[in-house]
Amino acid sequence: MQSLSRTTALRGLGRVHSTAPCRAVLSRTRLLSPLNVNTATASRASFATQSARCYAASKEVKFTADNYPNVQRDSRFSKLTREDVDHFKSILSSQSSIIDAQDDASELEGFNTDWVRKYRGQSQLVLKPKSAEEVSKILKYCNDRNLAVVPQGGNTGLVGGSVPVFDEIVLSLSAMNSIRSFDEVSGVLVCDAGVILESADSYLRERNHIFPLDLGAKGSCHVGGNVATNAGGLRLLRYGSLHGTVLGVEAVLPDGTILNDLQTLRKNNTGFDLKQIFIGSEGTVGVITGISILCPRRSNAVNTAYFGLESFDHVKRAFTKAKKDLGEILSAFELMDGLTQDLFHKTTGKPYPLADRYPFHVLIETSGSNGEHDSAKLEAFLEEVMGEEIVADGTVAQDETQAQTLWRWREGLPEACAHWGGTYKYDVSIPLNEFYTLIEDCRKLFDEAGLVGGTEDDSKPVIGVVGWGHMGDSNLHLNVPVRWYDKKVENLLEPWVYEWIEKRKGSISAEHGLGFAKRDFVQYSRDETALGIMRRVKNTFDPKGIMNPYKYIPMN
Ligand SMILES: O=C(O)CC[C@@H](O)C(=O)O
Ligand SMILES: [Zn+2]
Repeated sequence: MQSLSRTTALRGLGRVHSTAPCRAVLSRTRLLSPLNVNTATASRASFATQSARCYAASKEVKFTADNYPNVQRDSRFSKLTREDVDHFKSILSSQSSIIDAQDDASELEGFNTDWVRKYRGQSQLVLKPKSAEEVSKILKYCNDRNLAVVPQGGNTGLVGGSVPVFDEIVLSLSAMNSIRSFDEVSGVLVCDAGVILESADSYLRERNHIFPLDLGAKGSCHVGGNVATNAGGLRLLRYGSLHGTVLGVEAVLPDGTILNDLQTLRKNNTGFDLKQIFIGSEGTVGVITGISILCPRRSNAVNTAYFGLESFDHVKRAFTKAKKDLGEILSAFELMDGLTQDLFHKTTGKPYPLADRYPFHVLIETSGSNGEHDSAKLEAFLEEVMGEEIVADGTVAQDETQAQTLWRWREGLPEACAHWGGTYKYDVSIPLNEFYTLIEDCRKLFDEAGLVGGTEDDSKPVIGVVGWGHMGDSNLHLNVPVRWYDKKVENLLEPWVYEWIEKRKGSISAEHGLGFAKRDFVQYSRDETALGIMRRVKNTFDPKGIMNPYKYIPMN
């Protein structure tokens, strides 16, 4: 990163021109065969299951059933027997498709533990079916036997939604990882649910398209999990949500019915749009086994810039101007406060991208098809925001490597926060005029309570109160990194955060979903009528309640 152009690079018009933005930030290309794409090792595992295992091994975190104080195991569910395990063995085509606690309990650790190390279940069995038919046989059996199931993708979720609460069987989609088809004319990709997001994106990039979703966990998360949780990510501002880009799903219902709704049409006005029930359903109504998705053409001119700003007011002015001046080529506008950058700096040892550290930093990306046009637009924008002193300092990536380095200062934040032990996470939507006030108010709360020790004082649980997010989508990530999970901290945050959000008519979950963490708070964003309808939908698909129980919405 030493080679990055530094602070003075954008000061004064001449220098802005002399640091014309890079032509293109191209793909992290890798040659992948069209089938079993995950066999090409995903390059990054930002918050991979593997990292969760590492963290769990290196830090002592006290997981017990106390992590789920408000729930009891549902007595309607049967306990797993050896006959059940034998039956699953007879259903599945390969012996490697079963991880049985009787054989090796330690193998189950990564499937039972969530990425933030806050939730841990006690599943005794992981099943890895290879086809929708195998999923169907498993679910039909579980439904008949009243065995509860938690579907799991890459296990990168942040709300405890993809790990068991008690002894639910883990149904992992990791062995379903083939690309089924790609049509270069329409840009429609059809693939298995267990394809890793980065693998899908690399496959598409070789064909001049991209996956319309990008997020820090791309090296581990599965596209099926992305759809099941309606993941948002870094470029929703440009490509829209999965509710718009997903064209169809293949899903298996709890009674074993296979819904083949893998449409590749953009327009199909023939009744209820069934795929929408599964998008964002978090495994509560069935298991998504395949998706079809509309993938945009890859932009051949991508620019990445990183700014320092003195106040949130300056950030708002920069955002308004970026939308106005950059218009349709603006593909990301990401906010990181000063403390986030300090934590990233401290945990990685990397030098700050700018000579000074500012109270706020913003990462802007443009993606377009005409390099000269985009560079000219970005230069004009830079001249104005520097000239009007909206931006205090900044740098523009000159090549793909520099762009990736700048993105690390943004994408590496979940890991930087988890570094000391754990982190309390709140993923919220807030109208932009009060966007950052949540962080300021939360800091006051913690300062008054005397619980903050910073990175040095290890007698106190809290490292600090930090904020970052997809400002372009009004989506803020409030994080309270801690040395240990502590009830005093949690009681200060909840329901305070949710009440704060409700008063501003925001949403208590912008993109991470409800999972276990928010199921008891959903009423702060949805009223009783809406919740009643959701319960009816759930009961229609899953009358025995075996799919991902204890999560999402309270059922009574
Ligand atoms: O860790 C978080 O709080 C947010 C994770 C992810 O949604 C991000 O945008 O970095
Ligand atoms: Zn996010």
